[in-house]
Amino acid sequence: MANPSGSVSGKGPITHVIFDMDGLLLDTEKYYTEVQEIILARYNKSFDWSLKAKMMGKKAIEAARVFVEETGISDSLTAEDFLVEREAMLQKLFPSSEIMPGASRLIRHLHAKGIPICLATGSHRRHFELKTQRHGELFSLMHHVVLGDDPDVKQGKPSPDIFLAAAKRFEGGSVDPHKILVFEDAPSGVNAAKNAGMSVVMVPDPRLDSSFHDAADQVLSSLLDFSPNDWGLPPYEVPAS
Ligand SMILES: O=P(O)(O)OC[C@H](O)CO
Ligand SMILES: [Mg+2]
Repeated sequence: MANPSGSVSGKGPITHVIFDMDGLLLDTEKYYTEVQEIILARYNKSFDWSLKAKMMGKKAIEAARVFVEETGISDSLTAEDFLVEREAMLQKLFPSSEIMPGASRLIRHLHAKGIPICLATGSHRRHFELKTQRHGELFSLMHHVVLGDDPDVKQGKPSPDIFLAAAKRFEGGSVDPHKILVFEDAPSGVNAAKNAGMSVVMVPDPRLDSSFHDAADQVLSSLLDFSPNDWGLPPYEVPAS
């Protein structure tokens, strides 16, 4: 369970790490929010964080169904048409994606220490390429990448599919889930990691209701606050600047 002090008892040792992408490594959730606000305004409705919490982390079509059903606009706009409509706007925004604070330092540290790391994102290939086009060198440090349109990902988060697929693709084959630490920002992602039997550090947006924190093993305000030795991982040699 989450511990407000940030310390983690009885966890680890961790040997492998899986990173979520949107809202965790990249500041891209704001783009989805912006576009969804624009679309809902047309129906005189507003987008709020209780709806955001239900959509974030999911595969595009799964999130789209939640969007049109929860807002009551499904008679006017199908999930498929919603995806078509938001696509042009997202394609303009994604190439500007920025790295979240602390993400580069943590990825580079774990890679330098020989800890196998990978990415597991609900994003499909086309969006992944747009979002990471300015960050290729950093993402190349991932041993592998599992995307939302991967054939092994039958169902999006909170299904464990994506994290189990990611665990299988490390060097030497399937890694014991108990030795894997997942970093996530979304309620669906935290639940997917727990459903896969893994430990999870949540770095939620401050606007997300704190009741969603309870499922995580550790909750941090920023990746800058992560202390690798809490999890039996090699410590940073110099404090964050
Ligand atoms: O948070 P991610 O990286 O799994 O991405 C999921 C969607 O693309 C955005 O919520
Ligand atoms: Mg995310």
